[in-house]
Amino acid sequence: MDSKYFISGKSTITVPSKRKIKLNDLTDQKCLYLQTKQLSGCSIEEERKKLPVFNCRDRILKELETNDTLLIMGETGSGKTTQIPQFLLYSAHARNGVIAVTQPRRVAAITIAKRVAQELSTTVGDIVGYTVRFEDMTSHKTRIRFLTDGVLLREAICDRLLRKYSIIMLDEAHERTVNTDVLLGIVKEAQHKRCIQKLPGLKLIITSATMDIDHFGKYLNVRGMYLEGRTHSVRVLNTKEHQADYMHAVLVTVFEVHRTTPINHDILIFLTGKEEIEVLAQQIRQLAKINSVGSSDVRVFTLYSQLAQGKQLECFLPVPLNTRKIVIATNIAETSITIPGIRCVIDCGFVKEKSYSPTSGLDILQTVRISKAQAWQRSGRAGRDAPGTCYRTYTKEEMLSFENSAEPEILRANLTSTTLQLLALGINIQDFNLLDSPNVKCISNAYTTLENLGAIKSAKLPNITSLGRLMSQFPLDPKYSKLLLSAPTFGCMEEMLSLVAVLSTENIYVNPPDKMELATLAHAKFKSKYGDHLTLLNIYKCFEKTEKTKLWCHDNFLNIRNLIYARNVRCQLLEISTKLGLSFNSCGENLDSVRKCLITGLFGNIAVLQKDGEYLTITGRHRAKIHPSSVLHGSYKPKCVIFAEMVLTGRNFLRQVVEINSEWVEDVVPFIKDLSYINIEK
Ligand SMILES: Nc1ncnc2c1ncn2[C@@H]1O[C@H](COP(=O)(O)OP(=O)(O)OP(=O)(O)O)[C@@H](O)[C@H]1O
Repeated sequence: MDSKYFISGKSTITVPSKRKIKLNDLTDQKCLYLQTKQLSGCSIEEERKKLPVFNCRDRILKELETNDTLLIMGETGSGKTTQIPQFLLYSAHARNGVIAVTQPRRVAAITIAKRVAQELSTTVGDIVGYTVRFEDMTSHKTRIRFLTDGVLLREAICDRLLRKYSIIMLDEAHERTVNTDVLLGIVKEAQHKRCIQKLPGLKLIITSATMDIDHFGKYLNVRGMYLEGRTHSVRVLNTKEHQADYMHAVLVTVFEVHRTTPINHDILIFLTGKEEIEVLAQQIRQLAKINSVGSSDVRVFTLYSQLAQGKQLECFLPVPLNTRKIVIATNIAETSITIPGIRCVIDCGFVKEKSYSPTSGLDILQTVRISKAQAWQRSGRAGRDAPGTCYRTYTKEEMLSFENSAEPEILRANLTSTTLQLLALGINIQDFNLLDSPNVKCISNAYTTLENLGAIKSAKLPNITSLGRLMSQFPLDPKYSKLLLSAPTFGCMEEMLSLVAVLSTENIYVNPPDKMELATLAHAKFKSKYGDHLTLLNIYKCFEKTEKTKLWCHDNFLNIRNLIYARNVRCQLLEISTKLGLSFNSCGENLDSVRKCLITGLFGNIAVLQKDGEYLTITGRHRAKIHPSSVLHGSYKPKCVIFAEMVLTGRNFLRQVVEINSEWVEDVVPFIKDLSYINIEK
């Protein structure tokens, strides 16, 4: 494709080899919100007082005196997440314990904690702190603790009554993550038990801008409370016509906005995933050089879950004057967070959603339309600190066919991990009163997997075993906890700790597009002929032996931040393993033990080579190829492999693959009865 994109004429951007999109294809539709005063230029204290929620302080505190549970609905950006915990801080309700505020995503928990600490003129870790998986920024002084819903659920395993807390606020309840849904039931039960046992009370507050308040109200047996007041106006524009290529439509819109709006109006773009985001970031950077507007500059940031945490937080920092910040994100930026400076949102209208297929037993990642609630949340990001505009690259008519809200995760997720956590709490998921009951087949699949992992005695009589209890102590998927618990028997605990830590980390490879060959050459030094897992282990071992890690990572095209993160995760896993009394041993150079041990947890992810060169998976009997990013991609095709994940797109690919001997499978996991087809190629 011709790389010379350019701006031509007054209202048209032409992208050679593609059709033209005119600016007036984007027609002004209607205002979503009433416009109020602009807040910029005020001190933080003045800004806080102007937030709509500020006027509702007394009402909220009064309601809490007579009710143990509050269901609060208020506009996005009205101040629910940042202000309500501060109202509670010095109230009588908070005297007996910490205030917990859950978020579905770690980036939200971290950035909101920073903002609230700033508003209270303190530092994170003092009165205000956060806890996300593998990172705790709290102290004995912490009174308001932002944490992911997963972390709070894990804490409930140690203390089902959540005695540490006086108030629990479950924020962004409309997202309906499995963890928040389960927590609703757990906190309700804790309230009840604390009351019976005459322990200090526990208040529960559920907040959202777009939840189905009737459904929640019925389940909790409370009435909803609406917080009136709106923040800044957001002008919403839809395309006049259907856009077959939304990436193109987004690109055109970016440059039109860049050309026509003041340079301090930053842009937030919603796309579906890492690949799309990186492609668009590259295109914008290249085009910005050619199409510079006056002496202005653009800075492009990306924000998606696989990005290292430090990188994720970069877009929250201010950029120099005369520079426009452009953030390209997945739905990770859809709720809760405020990226300072954003005045324009461009929404592609799609999201990548993970769902579990109960028939095939596999997780599938697919791109689907967002819901109306998600579209509202996305547009809301444009009006956080001033009035803004949201460009939707889909028509108003198209939006009519969107669902009102996304399907609750509990109805489409793999429930193995949640089922085990609940069993550790003494709860059988089948008998637990949830907001929506999960699919029966998903539950029975979860039980079968847990039985095969040795976490429960039988899928028919799901009693947790002592191994299952140990598994629930690790903040990991049960498959990976099992690897750590089996490793001492295989004599490879040191190696498995390192491997599980690296697998819990985002990509450690750096592959700059302009230095691809050099990077491939550097990575080849660590290659294990058996596959990706042992290659990762080689890298981690060398990293630990190296003194000048920064230089070494640079020379070897490896991501130092992610490797340091892996080291930190390893320390924490080691700490838990020590507490559980696991023995530490190393297999040295005999890495066959590591490969054998992998079968104990990942037996569901075995695939066998077929005559035509493709692989057949043991679970779901899918045909797939080895992903090009694997070190096993190429001419040599092992007969039997274990993979970390299967990506189901147009073509199926196995990611992170390692060779195993088919004979080992019967020894290690004899309960897998139907192994006949493993020997097809013999
Ligand atoms: N990190 C931040 N930097 C600057 N301003 C912020 C930050 N976080 C919040 N704010 C300001 O506080 C306002 C209220 O944010 P808050 O997250 O409390 O709203 P909310 O009602 O919880 O929104 P949502 O429903 O979208 O989560 C924002 O609109 C913004 O003006």
